[in-house]
Formats: sequence, structure tokens, C-alpha cells
Amino acid sequence: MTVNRVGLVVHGGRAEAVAAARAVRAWCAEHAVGCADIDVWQEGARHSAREEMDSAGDPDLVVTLGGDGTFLRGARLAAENDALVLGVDLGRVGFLTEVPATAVRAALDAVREERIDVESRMLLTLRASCRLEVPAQMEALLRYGRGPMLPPPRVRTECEVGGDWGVALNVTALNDVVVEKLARDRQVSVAVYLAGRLLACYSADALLVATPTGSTAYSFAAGGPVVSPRAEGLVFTPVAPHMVFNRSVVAAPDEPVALRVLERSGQAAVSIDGQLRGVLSPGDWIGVYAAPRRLKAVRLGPTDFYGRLRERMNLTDAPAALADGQAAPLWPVRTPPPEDLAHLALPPGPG
Ligand SMILES: NC(=O)c1ccc[n+]([C@@H]2O[C@H](COP(=O)([O-])OP(=O)(O)OC[C@H]3O[C@@H](n4cnc5c(N)ncnc54)[C@H](O)[C@@H]3O)[C@@H](O)[C@H]2O)c1
Ligand SMILES: Nc1ncnc2c1ncn2[C@@H]1O[C@H](COP(=O)(O)OP(=O)(O)OP(=O)(O)O)[C@@H](O)[C@H]1O
Repeated sequence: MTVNRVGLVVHGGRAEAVAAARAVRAWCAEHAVGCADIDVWQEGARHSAREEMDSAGDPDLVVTLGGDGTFLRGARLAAENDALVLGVDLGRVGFLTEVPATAVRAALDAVREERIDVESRMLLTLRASCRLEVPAQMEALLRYGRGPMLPPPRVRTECEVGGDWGVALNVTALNDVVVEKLARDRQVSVAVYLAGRLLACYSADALLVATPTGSTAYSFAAGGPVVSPRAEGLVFTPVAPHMVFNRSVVAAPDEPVALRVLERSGQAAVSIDGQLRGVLSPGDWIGVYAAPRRLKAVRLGPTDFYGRLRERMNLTDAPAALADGQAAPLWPVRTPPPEDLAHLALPPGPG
């Protein structure tokens, strides 16, 4: 895997991330690999993923130095170019990031020497009844948020658009697409369709569609299931629905989840991976589906997703269970697994 150019996305508000960026630039200089900073927070306007990647000289590896938010911003850029993304963990939770800051040079060596795995993760994209835009007066309110907004998503010209099938928008979500109430005091009323069939009409604070990766983010906070990132599917989760049916539904990877704002509902905001991208008025709809494109994430070894879940989410054991005994490993890993277990995902065996 030849890496000719690295794009750096840095959490500029964190000194350790700024120091780690210096280490990446030094490594690139030593190995004659081009390196460009991608300043997604540039003063003034933010740019489309295409523009960011063009001005960084089309990197084939995006390195993020920060937390999960920084990784999500880097993933959006990497997906645009089918580039690899490597997350260096300099955040508060670090659920998505792969390597500690102390291992950044070793990680870059591993990429260069092709001692890595590339994990393919599902991304979501969408079609909408109209182009997504944020009204100009809302920009002023966003100064209470995280700085400048992304430009409106462009229409995917490579797709057939219009007619009953709506406008294909160039958005990719690694975590989730969220439709949420815009006014604090007015829930949204939304009809939800799975695989083209009406599931139910919801009145709720928000409705979200998550990937398996995003199942541990907002969907998890709203009571949704934890889904292995190796599984395929779309998780629909309502947030505070005022109705009896409040469960998540997990759709198959080829089943779209569509959300239509009902006639007398309040307006709704659309967020993609936590970033506000548009406003829906009554009658508007979005259809969310698995993108043909996937994220290519650098892995330095087998991912211990459940270990990370236990550790990063501070999962605690039942007090009575702790009093009743210690959890020993389920199966010994000192010998190769018997034939009937050989096809299963188990911790690495000897050697
Ligand atoms: N109530 C909530 O939990 C809530 C509300 C809004 C948005 N979000 C999530 O925040 C995400 C954007 O992240 P951000 O860091 O830019 O904003 P943020 O700083 O508001 O992040 C929320 C938290 O979620 C963590 N996180 C992000 N992605 C994760 C994942 N896939 N698995 C586990 N934890 C994850 C982050 O580390 C952070 O602690 C959105 O995609 C959405 O899922 C969560
Ligand atoms: N290059 C930069 N210049 C200025 N501000 C920056 C830069 N990079 C990041 N920031 C600031 O840091 C914030 C990033 O916050 P965010 O919560 O997304 O971080 P994170 O990567 O998820 O880490 P954490 O896990 O600590 O939240 C941005 O809102 C922005 O204000």
C-alpha cells in the first residue's frame, strides 16, 4: 500500500494533538511522503470534502489527531477520495480512534510497510425531496455551537435525479443521520418507512438512522442496541417518542429508512454525524440508505470491539455477580480451535 501523500486533520484546540501533528510531519519529511494540513475549521467558510481534498493535493492517507469528532471529520474527507483513514487517539472517549499518540510513528511505519489490515465500514448516504440548506438566519445561532458550518451538500450528478425518487445528495455518514426538532418547544411528527413500507408515525424529539459504527453513539444514548461494526444493517432509533412503541428496529443493509415530516409538524433539522446540514419543512422527506462507497479504516491488529466497549463505556458488573465469582476466559486460547469452531471470530490463538 504505497502512501504518497498524507492529509492531516488536527484538533487544534489540544496541545497534545498539535505536538503529534509535528511528529507526523517529521515522519513524512524523513520518508519523502508529501503532507498537507486540512484545516476543516478555517476561519470564515468551510468547504466541501471535494474542495478540501483537492487543496490538500489528494492525499491517499488521512491521519486524524483528536477525538471521535475529529475522526468523523477526517472520515468524511477520506470517503470522498476512497483514501485510508487512521485515527490517533487524543480525545475524551476515543471510541473510533485506533492508535495512542505515543505509537503514531510506529503506526505510520506499519502503513508504509503494509503491516496493517484495512477495515471496511458501512457509510450512509441519502436522497431527499429537496436540496438541503440551512436558512441564513440560523448561522447566527450556530456561534453557540462549533464554529462555521459546512456548505450545502451538492447533488450527486453521477446519479439519476428528480421525479419520484428525489435528489441524490453527496453526503456520507459514518455514524448517523438524525432528524430532530428545530424548536425547543415543538416535537417533530414524522412518518417512518422501512424498505418502502410505513412502519409508524412518530411524535418525538428526534429520529435517527445509525450504522453499526454509530450504534454506540447517539443511538446508544437513546436506548438503541449495540451492533458489532462487523455486522451490516441500519439501526432506526426514536429519541423520546411520545407513544407506546419506542423500540429500535434493525433493517437489512439493502433496506432504506425514509423519514417524512408530516403536514402540521414543526420544522426539523437534519444532522449528519453531528453536523447540521439542513432543515426540513412539513411535507419534506429524506431516504437514508447504505452508500455504495465504504470507509477504509487502518487497523494495526485485530479489533477488540467488545473489550473497547467495556473499557470506554465504563461497563460495570452487577454487584451480586461480582460477589458470586470471577469471569474466567470462556475458551482457552492456548490451542487451535476444534474444527466445528474454526470458522468463528475468536481471540488470536497461539503464534
Ligand atoms: N445524546 C447523545 O449521546 C448525542 C447527541 C447528539 C449527537 N451525538 C453523537 O455525536 C456524534 C458526533 O460526535 P462528536 O464527537 O462530533 O460530537 P460530541 O462531542 O457531541 O460527541 C458525543 C460523544 O459521542 C462520542 N462518539 C462519537 N461517535 C461515537 C461512536 N461511533 N461510538 C461511541 N462513541 C462515539 C464522542 O466521543 C463524544 O463523547 C454524532 O454522530 C452523534 O451520534 C450524541
Ligand atoms: N484546527 C483547529 N482550529 C481551531 N479550533 C479547532 C481546530 N481543531 C479543533 N478545534 C476545536 O475543537 C473542537 C473539536 O471538538 P470535538 O468535540 O469535535 O473534538 P473531538 O475530536 O471529538 O475530541 P473530544 O473527544 O475531546 O470531544 C472544535 O469545535 C473546534 O472548536
